[in-house]
Formats: sequence, structure tokens, C-alpha cells
Amino acid sequence: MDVVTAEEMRAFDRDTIERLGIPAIALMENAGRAIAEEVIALCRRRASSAGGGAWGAGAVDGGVRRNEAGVPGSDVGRDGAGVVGGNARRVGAGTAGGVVRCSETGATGGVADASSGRGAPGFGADATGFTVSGDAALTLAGAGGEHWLVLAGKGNNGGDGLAAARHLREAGIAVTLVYAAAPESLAGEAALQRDAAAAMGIPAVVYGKDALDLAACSGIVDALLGTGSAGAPRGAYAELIAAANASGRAIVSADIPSGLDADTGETHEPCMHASVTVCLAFLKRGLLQYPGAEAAGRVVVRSIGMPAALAREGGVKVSLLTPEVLTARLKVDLARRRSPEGHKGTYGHVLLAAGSLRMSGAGLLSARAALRAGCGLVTWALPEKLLPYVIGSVPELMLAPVAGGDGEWKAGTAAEVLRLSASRDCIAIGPGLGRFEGDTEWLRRLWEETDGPMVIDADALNILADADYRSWSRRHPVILTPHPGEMARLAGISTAEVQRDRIGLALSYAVEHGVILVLKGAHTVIATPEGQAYINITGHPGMGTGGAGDVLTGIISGLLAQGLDADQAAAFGVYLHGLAGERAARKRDHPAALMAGDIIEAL
Ligand SMILES: NC(=O)C1=CN([C@@H]2O[C@H](COP(=O)(O)OP(=O)(O)OC[C@H]3O[C@@H](n4cnc5c(N)ncnc54)[C@H](OP(=O)(O)O)[C@@H]3O)[C@@H](O)[C@H]2O)[C@@H](O)CC1
Ligand SMILES: Nc1ncnc2c1ncn2[C@@H]1O[C@H](COP(=O)(O)OP(=O)(O)O)[C@@H](O)[C@H]1O
Ligand SMILES: [K+]
Repeated sequence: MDVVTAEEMRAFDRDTIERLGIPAIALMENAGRAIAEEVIALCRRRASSAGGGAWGAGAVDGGVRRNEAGVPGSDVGRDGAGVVGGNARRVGAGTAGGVVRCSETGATGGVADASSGRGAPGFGADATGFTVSGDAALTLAGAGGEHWLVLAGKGNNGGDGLAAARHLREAGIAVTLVYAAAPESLAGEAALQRDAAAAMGIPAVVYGKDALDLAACSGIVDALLGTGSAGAPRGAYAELIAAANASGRAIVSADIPSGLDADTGETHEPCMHASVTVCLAFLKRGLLQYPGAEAAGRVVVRSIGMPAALAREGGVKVSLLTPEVLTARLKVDLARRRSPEGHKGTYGHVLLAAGSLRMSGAGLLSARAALRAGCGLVTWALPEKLLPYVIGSVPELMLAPVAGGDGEWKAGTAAEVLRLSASRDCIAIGPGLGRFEGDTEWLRRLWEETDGPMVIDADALNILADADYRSWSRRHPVILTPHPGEMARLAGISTAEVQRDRIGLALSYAVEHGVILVLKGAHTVIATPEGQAYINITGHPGMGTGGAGDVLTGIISGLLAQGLDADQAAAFGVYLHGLAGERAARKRDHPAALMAGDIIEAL
């Protein structure tokens, strides 16, 4: 699934309208319908969980709770059905974080029971083969208990909301329009929608002019601001957003939550806190980046008639890391087939340069994770003093002590590590390494002279941050795996600046430095030197625990050793690490109990 900026979105809008000749009003109609269908689906879920969709039920957002930390449900959408993220890919799962899916809501095709929204064999079908298909996704049993407010801005986002209002009214839901600006100020397609809604007799109020109680409804459609918004919401927009958030009602945002920066995921003050965001046509970057991902609640991506190929033709370089992207674009064999005649030599050999006296566990975690990722052999190069302490703790592991009688690394070990690396398929450097005199030169030699792909993590990243490594030469791919603090040091900015637009930063850093960058944290970004980025949505907040990153380094190196190329190993490694974290969290009484070693055992 492609992930776009607001500017890219505008270009695709223009292309669809001007080149393909699809009228703008048709796109808006489709958008309105998609939003209405998601509102109706929410009402239906709420009714089935609360035993009725009465007024005020919106206070408890049945079935669509926002960002509820909990234990994720079943494994990620490996079914290839386009269900790609968060809660939606694990239906009914109360997992944390934003949620993404492609959706065709409700029953589709065939014979449908229009009153219940469920397929009902027999309805409308008779012996002659005559079939009546109900518009199930736009119908709602017991709609009389629902009253929704549609908050409409004066741009096209408002137009989408007004189109949705007509469908909601048709479903029997009471609707009141709330205009943020004078209705006369609407233009173009939005003005057409305004007039159509008025002609249908849908009641409307103007904010600041008419009396309004936002809590006196069962739900709110937020169609105030979309991809055309600039800066913090002003005036009536800001007041409506604050009042909607305070109302406690379920909020369904059109395209993006109003007040969100559609690109960076920054939330302005105020920003709508949606239960569901119905993202139109293409997933926006800001819906994947925190804090925007949290403000968006559950994200549903709906097509509105723009060809998906526009993104590819338009050079969109950011994708959600789904099983489909892993297989179709990155050509990863998700089944990880093993040859019947394969042996340990078939699956490659990792060399790990890691660990010091106080952080020997980091090396152990990486080494074990590499083995669990399926490589044939792992050799761990470590300061010799560590040997008696770690010997036997992982019997499958080979240990290669190098100079370091005090348990710390020495610059003089570079030649020895290089010698060891000659017969290994990849090298991972950094977990628990510590800093030492001459470490820049030590790392430069390994960087320039090792003859295979390299993973750089932890203190090895800090060494890089202090060096001008762009002048170092390198023949093979390098994967850097910084967490936001390490990334801040690498980029020479603050951690807050790193988090402000993780996708943008990861892309520019990877391209400028010619490295594969894995920017860790919730929704890890994998960016390549060619300017492609993948956003991972597997994982769990329980993974915020010491050593979880060392495990990732091991997994990526284990995959590299098995012959995956560096892009594949980085992306698939991050994906598998997240899945294992989810599985490990599920096994605990509470996800907070998760420890890094549990992630390895869940691989
Ligand atoms: N064919 C299409 O075009 C399609 C469009 N689509 C839909 O359109 C949305 C984009 O619509 P858009 O470009 O009209 O902008 P939109 O988000 O409604 O906001 C602009 C309005 O807000 C105002 N405003 C701006 N900033 C503000 C602030 N901080 N505080 C207060 N006001 C502010 C600004 O007023 P101004 O500053 O100009 O006076 C202007 O009036 C997109 O997200 C999707 O929903 C889809 O259906 C696909 C097809
Ligand atoms: N909230 C979260 N959601 C998903 N993954 C997370 C979350 N918090 C941490 N992680 C993952 O856990 C790992 C933590 O790595 P890192 O901070 O390097 O830990 P350490 O240095 O202790 O090994 C990263 O892969 C990160 O993406
Ligand atoms: K909106």
C-alpha cells in the first residue's frame, strides 16, 4: 500500500480530474459514501456490542476503542486480503496504536439482507434466479436511535462530509450539519454538496450563530480540515475541534483528523481525536507517524475512484510494509522455504562483534536471535575476559575471543575481526560494544575492508556519529539500526526533531549517506539509499524494553547470512521482529512483563 504526502495527493487529484476526465464531484460522492459506510459500520458494531445504538452511546466507542494498550489478537494479515494493519488486521483485537486497512465495508455482492447488513440467503432470490441486492453497507437497522453531527469546513473536506450526510440521512440516521464558516463561503463541489443537502431538507446550523450542543448527539463526522489545511486550526475550526474532543462522542474523521499535519503526523493545538479515520484514496504519511497515528484512531483506507497506479506512475516511494509489499516488491519468500538437502552451510554464517563486560548480554541476545532467524552458524567475537562468563550459555554459539583482558574492546582487534569476517557471510557490529580508544579507526577498517554486508547498531552507531564517515569507502551494503536517540546523534539534531517527521528524516539520511536506515520505534521506518521507504506496523509497546534492539540486529544479520539482500533483510527482519514481539506480548499476563529474550523465543 502506497503512502503519500498532501502534495502528492493534490497531484493525483489533478491527474484524475484533468487527464482521466473523472469529475471532481464524482470523487467527492465516492468519498462521502465511503465515510457514511464507515459511520454506519461503527453504529452497527456499537449496537451489537451495547445492545442498542441509542443516543449517548457514542461516549463508549463500542468496538472501535482508540489506542487501547492491550494484547494483540491473531497474527498479522498474512491472508493477502488487503487487511494490512493494526486493529483491523486483527479484528476485534484491542491492540495499541493506529490501524490501517483497505476496506469494503459490510456485505458486498450477491444477495444481501438490506435491513441487517448481513448476507441473508433467500432474501430476494427466487426460483427464477431473479436477484435483488440490498445496499447493505448503507443501511442500518435501528437507525432511529442515532443522531450524528457533520462538522463541515469550507473546503473539499467539508464537501466530503456533506456528501456523507446525505447517505446517513438515507440510512435513517438523524443528521445535523454544523458549518464552521458561513455556508455561502463554500465554493465549487463543496457548494454543490451544500445545496444538495439543503434540498434534501437536512437541518443545518452555523457555528457561532446558532445554538449548538456537541454532546447532544450519538456521533460526530469531522469534515472540517483535510489535506488543504495549513498550520494550527483557527477560529471556529479550533473551537469546534476542542468541543468535539470534549463531547466524549465517537468521532469519524474524513481523510485525516482536523488539526493533523498530513505529512509529518504532528498534531496542532487543537487536533481532533478520532475513533475512526476514513482515509480517502491513498494513505497519508501523517496517519502512520506519531502522534498523528494516535489521533487518527483506527484508520480505514477507502478507494474513491482514483486509479492506484497513479501512485506508482507518480513516483511515490513510501509503502506500508505489508506481506504483499514484502513478496511483490521486495521479493521476499515469506514461507522461508528450506531445501530438503540443505545443511548449516546452506544458511550462512554471521560474525558478531559485540559485548563488553557490563553489556555482555547484548551480544548474547543478538547471537541467539540470529540463530533463531534461521542462519546456519553464528560466531561471536568478544573481549577475551568475557569468555568464562558466557561459555555454555548458548551452546549453539561459537565464541571467538579477541584481545580484551579487562573485558573491553581494543582498537588493535580490527585485524583479528577482519580475519574472522573473511569466512563469514555478514558482520554485525555494536550491541553492548561500548566505546574505546581508537574506536573510530577500528570501525573505519571494518567498514572499508570487510567483504560482505554489515549491520551497525548501538555504540557502533555512536562511533559513526562522531566520525565523518561519508568519506569512508564501502563496497557492500550497510544497514544502520538507530533508535531515535542514536538517530539524533547521527543526524546532529534533537530526539524531538527526529520524531517530528521520521519518514522524511529517514529518507533523506539514507539517500545522503548511501546506507539502509532502520529508524526504530513504533512504526519503524526502513529507508534505502535509492530513496524508497517502508513503514512497519507490526510490533507492540511491550517491546520498549532493554535488549529488544539487540534482538533486531541479530534477526537482520541472520537473514543476511541466509542470502537475503540488504533491503530484504532489513525490511523482513523488522517485520518478523514486530510479529514476534506481538506474539511474545500475548503470552504474558500483561505485555509490560515482556523481556527481550521473549521476542527471541517467539520467533
Ligand atoms: N477533488 C478533490 O479535490 C478531492 C478532495 N478530497 C477531499 O478534499 C480535502 C482537501 O480539500 P481542500 O484542498 O479543499 O482543503 P481542506 O482540507 O478542505 O481545507 C481547506 C479549507 O480550510 C481552510 N483552512 C486551511 N487551513 C486552515 C486552518 N489552519 N484553520 C482554519 N481554516 C483553515 C481554508 O480556508 P482559507 O485559509 O483558504 O481561507 C480552506 O477553506 C481532502 O482532505 C479530502 O477530504 C477528496 O475527496 C479527494 C478528491
Ligand atoms: N511502541 C513500540 N511499538 C513497536 N515496536 C517498538 C515499540 N517500542 C519499541 N519497539 C521496538 O523495540 C526495539 C527497541 O530497540 P532499542 O531501543 O534499540 O532497544 P535496546 O537498545 O535496549 O536493544 C526496536 O526495534 C523498536 O522498534
Ligand atoms: K477531517
